[in-house]
Amino acid sequence: MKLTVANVDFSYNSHPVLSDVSFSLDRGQVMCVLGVNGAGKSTLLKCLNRILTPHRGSVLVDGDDLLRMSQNNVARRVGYVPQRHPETRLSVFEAVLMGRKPHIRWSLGAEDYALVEDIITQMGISDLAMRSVSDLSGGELQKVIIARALAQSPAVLLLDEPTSNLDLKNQLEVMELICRIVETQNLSAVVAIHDLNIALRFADRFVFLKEQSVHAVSTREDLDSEMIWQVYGVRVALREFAGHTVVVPM
Ligand SMILES: Nc1ncnc2c1ncn2[C@@H]1O[C@H](COP(=O)(O)OP(=O)(O)OP(=O)(O)O)[C@@H](O)[C@H]1O
Repeated sequence: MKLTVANVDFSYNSHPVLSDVSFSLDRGQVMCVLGVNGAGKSTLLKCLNRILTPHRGSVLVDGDDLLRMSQNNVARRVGYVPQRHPETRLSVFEAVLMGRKPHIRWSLGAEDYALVEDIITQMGISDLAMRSVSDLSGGELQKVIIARALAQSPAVLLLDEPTSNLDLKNQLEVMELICRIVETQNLSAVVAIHDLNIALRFADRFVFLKEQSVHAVSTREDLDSEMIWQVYGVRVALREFAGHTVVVPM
């Protein structure tokens, strides 16, 4: 029961961005994708839900290859929270309900409404349900977009920089919510992120991208300062503080 990415290659025209990318992730785990600007983090997430189609390789969810499925079936398996959100005048409830689209044949059923209500409650956004999405703050909007992805009932959740533009309280709140949902719903989450301290605090595993390839895959325990130097070119110290490992640039 897991996400298995094997030998994925992707180029934009003749510009190669991903080469032979492989890693796997169990259900119930959060993986952060790390690397410098332009390393290919967003491109990788888009290859994992077929917004972009890899030129080679496979992306298996619980053994089924996403690259051979219809877009609708991909959307039943993979929820995606992009970096930028399109403008919409929908209410929060309607926007989250849109996440049910891949599962609907003719019309919405009572179970779709019940599931959406449940997700809105879990995400702590019930008070916003009737508000227009266009009037929300960045933190509120991020929770709504995550709720919409969860309404797809996915096995895998992809999040592209979910904490950028959020204040410290919302960064922690959104990451805690993601981890709680991954655990309670037994999903896998792949999170592209720049903030190493947030990554270290919340992720179980890390993929470091460098020069189109996977430079290293590590757990929290075996991540070391040398890896960070090799990927970011910055000397750091890893220190234990208040029960967390923190990265301190030197
Ligand atoms: N639509 C596109 N067409 C052509 N090249 C692209 C396109 N999107 C991204 N690229 C290029 O692909 C490379 C990887 O970009 P990508 O956005 O995946 O990196 P990233 O690691 O997510 O970057 P950042 O951390 O800055 O968000 C970059 O060189 C970028 O310029």
